[in-house]
Amino acid sequence: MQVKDLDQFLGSHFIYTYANGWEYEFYVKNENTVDYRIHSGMVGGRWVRDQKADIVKLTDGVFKVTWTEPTGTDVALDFMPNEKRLHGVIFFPKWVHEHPEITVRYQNDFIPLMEESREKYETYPKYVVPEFADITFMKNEGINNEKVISEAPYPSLAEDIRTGKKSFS
Ligand SMILES: C=Cc1ccc(O)cc1
Repeated sequence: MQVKDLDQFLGSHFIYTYANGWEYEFYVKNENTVDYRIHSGMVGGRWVRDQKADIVKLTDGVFKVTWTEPTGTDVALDFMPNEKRLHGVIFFPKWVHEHPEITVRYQNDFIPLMEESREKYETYPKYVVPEFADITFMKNEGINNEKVISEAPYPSLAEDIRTGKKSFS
């Protein structure tokens, strides 16, 4: 099914691989909230629920999601689900590039640690990562489905979702 309007985009669950090899999983939970898991890359193992974000339709079938995190990382994602593609730009503070392990956890349980770290360590120069990604899984799981992103990433999880071994309805 083609995705044209914002109401069809909300509830979308994606797995995608950036051109640099980093694999991410993303759930558009509702009109201003996203959940995600990072399967591989510089901060592979990190996962986050209930991140507030700005989510808009740019034109038919093209959606922009932007937010700023407790770590000080800023993110801008342009989803083109009908092309199974997206473009992401991640603006990492210097400290996340130098100490990624501090952020590799279930962030929701460690918000004070993120806020302390962003004060303690350096922000600039930022490490900017602009990449296209190929979408390898896409399903609308409905709005506010708390089952979608509800456990830490593990090695077979992305493939288990793609093959249907793991599902969330
Ligand atoms: C830093 C978070 C983040 C989440 C999804 C994505 O595609 C890029 C960055």
